Amino acid sequence: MRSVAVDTKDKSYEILIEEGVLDNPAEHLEKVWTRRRCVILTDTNVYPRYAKKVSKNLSEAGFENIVITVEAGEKSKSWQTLSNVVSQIADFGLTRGDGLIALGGGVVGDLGGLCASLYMRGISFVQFPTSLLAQVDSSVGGKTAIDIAQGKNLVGTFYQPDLVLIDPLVLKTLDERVTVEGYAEVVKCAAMVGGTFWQLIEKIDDAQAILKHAPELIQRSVAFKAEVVTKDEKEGGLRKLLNFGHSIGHAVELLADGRLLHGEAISIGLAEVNRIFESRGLTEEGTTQAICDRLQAVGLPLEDELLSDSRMTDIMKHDKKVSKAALTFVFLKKIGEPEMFSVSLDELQRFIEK
Ligand SMILES: NC(=O)c1ccc[n+]([C@@H]2O[C@H](COP(=O)([O-])OP(=O)(O)OC[C@H]3O[C@@H](n4cnc5c(N)ncnc54)[C@H](O)[C@@H]3O)[C@@H](O)[C@H]2O)c1
Ligand SMILES: O=C(O)C(=O)C[C@@H](O)[C@H](O)[C@H](O)COP(=O)(O)O
Ligand SMILES: [Zn+2]
Repeated sequence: MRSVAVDTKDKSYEILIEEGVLDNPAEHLEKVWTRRRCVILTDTNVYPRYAKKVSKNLSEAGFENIVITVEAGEKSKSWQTLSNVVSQIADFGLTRGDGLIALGGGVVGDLGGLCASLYMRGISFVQFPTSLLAQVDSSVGGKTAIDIAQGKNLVGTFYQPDLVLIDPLVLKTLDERVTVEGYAEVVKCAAMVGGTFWQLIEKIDDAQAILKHAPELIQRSVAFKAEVVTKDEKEGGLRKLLNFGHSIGHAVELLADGRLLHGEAISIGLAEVNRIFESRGLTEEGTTQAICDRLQAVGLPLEDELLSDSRMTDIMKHDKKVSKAALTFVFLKKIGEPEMFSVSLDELQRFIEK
C-alpha cells in the first residue's frame, strides 16, 4: 500500500493508493468514520461500473447509503446540478453527522466537495477518485467548485476530505482520451519537481505506458501536491504553483465549451506559457521543447485556434490569481525550477501576444 499524508491546519488525512482497494472500501472508511448514513455521488459512466459494488460493500459494513448520479461531463459543475444534488441529499435526510462520498472523476469530486461543504454548513466528505486526473490531482487538496459563464471554478470552497482512496485498477475502463488528458497534470507536476520524476516521464510515450506506471505517477504527483497544500492550503502564495499552465488553459477550456477536456486545455496552456516565457528569455532555452515533447508523445494538443481569440484576455482577467490589477503567472526558469511572475492587467494583452 502506497500512502501519502496531507497535513493542513484544520485537518490531516491519508491518500491511500492500492490496486483493488475499491473492492473493499469499508475496511479503510471505518478507520476514519464511525458508522453513519452516506450519499455516494457518482456520474452516469461510473455508476454502472463501480457504484453498485461500492454501495453494496458499504451497506454490508453498516454504512446505510444511497447513490446519486449526475450526467457525466463538465456541464454538471453547474448551479442547476448543485441544487438538484443538495435537494436529493436533503430528501434522504442526511444529518450533520453523516457523509458524502465522491466516486468519479474531477467533475464528481469538485461538485461533491462543494455539496458536502454547503449542506448543513458542512458534512463529512471522502474522495474515491476513478479518473487519472482525479487520482493524480483533483481528489487531493480540498478545492471544490462549479463553473459559471465568466470562468472556470469561480464558485467554490476549500474543503478537505477525511480520506482519499485510490484504486489504479479502475483506470482500465477509462477511454484512452481521458487517460491521456489526466496525464497533462502529471507533466505539469513533473516539470516543476524535475529530477527522477522528470526522468520517469521521459520514458512515457503512449497511454499504455501511462497505465503501466500509474501507481508511481499517482504517488509522485500527489506527494508533490500534498507538500504544497500542507504549506499553503488556501493559495496565499506557494499553492499558485499548482496552477502552472492554467491561466491560459482555463480560458481556452471555457471558450472551447466542451470541445476540449480540462487536461487537453491545460496541455495547450502549458505549451503556450512556456513559449511566451522562453521567448522573453525568462525560461532556459529548450525547456518548451522538452515539455512539448512529453505532451505530444501521448497525443496531447499543443496549440488551438482559440489562443488567438480576442476574448482570451478578458476571461483571464477573472483568473483567481489576479490581485491588485495584476495576474500572477507560473513559469519555469528551467525544468525543476518553477517561479512566479506578475503582469499588470493593462499589459496582459501585449504580454501574451506571440
Ligand atoms: N479540485 C482540484 O484540485 C482539481 C484539479 C484538477 C482538475 N479539476 C477539475 O476536474 C475536472 C476534470 O476531471 P476529469 O478529467 O476526471 O473529468 P470527468 O470527471 O468528467 O471524468 C472524465 C470522464 O471519465 C469518466 N470516468 C471517470 N472514471 C472512469 C472510469 N474509471 N471508467 C470509465 N469512465 C470513467 C467520466 O464519467 C467522464 O466521462 C475539471 O472540472 C477540472 O476543473 C479539479
Ligand atoms: O489544487 C490546485 O491548487 C490546483 O490549482 C490544481 C489544478 O490542476 C486544478 O485545475 C484546480 O481546480 C484549479 O483551481 P482554480 O482555483 O485555478 O480554478
Ligand atoms: Zn488542473
